[in-house]
Amino acid sequence: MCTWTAIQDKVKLAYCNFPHCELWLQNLVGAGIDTTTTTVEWAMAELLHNPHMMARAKEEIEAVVGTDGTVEESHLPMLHYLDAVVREVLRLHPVIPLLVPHRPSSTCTVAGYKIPEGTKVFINVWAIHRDPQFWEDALKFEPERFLSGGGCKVDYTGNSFHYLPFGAGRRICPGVSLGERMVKLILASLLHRIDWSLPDGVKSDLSEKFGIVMKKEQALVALPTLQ
Ligand code: HEM
Repeated sequence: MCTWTAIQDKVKLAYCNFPHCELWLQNLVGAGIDTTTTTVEWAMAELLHNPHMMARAKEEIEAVVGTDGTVEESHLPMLHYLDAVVREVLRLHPVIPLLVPHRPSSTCTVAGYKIPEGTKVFINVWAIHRDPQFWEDALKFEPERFLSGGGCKVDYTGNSFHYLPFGAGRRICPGVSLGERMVKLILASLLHRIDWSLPDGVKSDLSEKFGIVMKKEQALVALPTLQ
């Protein structure tokens, strides 16, 4: 029989105690939920702010999924515009703007600066993603830059140092593929056969509230209408 005590015993055998595992699971769930939901909220806010992009994303989803079906994971590789929207949302609104603090395990030199071993280092991904040295019209929300022909060939592996929404290196987000898929699946399901609008008198607002996870200053309120 599988009881908590039996699980605890097995876990102890694996040189790890139960509180450790509980914290580890809490971290995993915590790190996975806020990041994913905040990215979806930013995506909806940007699409409501740019109705022609919302229309293009909806058109693509309807062409791939049809009018009757529901969005499935197997549809995602065919949703190229949606993919570009998500990449652009993660560029302009990276949910963990300073990544998590890192410490070099030995003294190193980066771009001429000596970083002593153990120094706490924050990487300002928010600023890197808006740096005009790397991005044309850096402050403009423009998913097209990530479509083929748009000129931006970046992925989520952390190898393009000007695009690091999931971090890089040994401590890169371990939930990259789950997170990416969840965001696209939720977004496509929200857009499929549902029209969205802002409540009467509410203006589109993209102000940010700085934090470990960077959210919208005002939570997004949007009204759904079934097609
Ligand atoms: C859109 C979704 C997500 C984004 C944008 C995101 C982004 C990030 C970033 C930027 C980091 C810090 C990496 C670094 O400092 O180099 C991180 C760490 C982490 N993420 Fe995610 N994440 C997402 C989804 C998820 C999901 C779904 C999970 C798990 C199910 C997850 C689990 C973690 C964990 C455990 C860490 C800490 C890794 C470590 O310190 O070694 N994330 N994430």
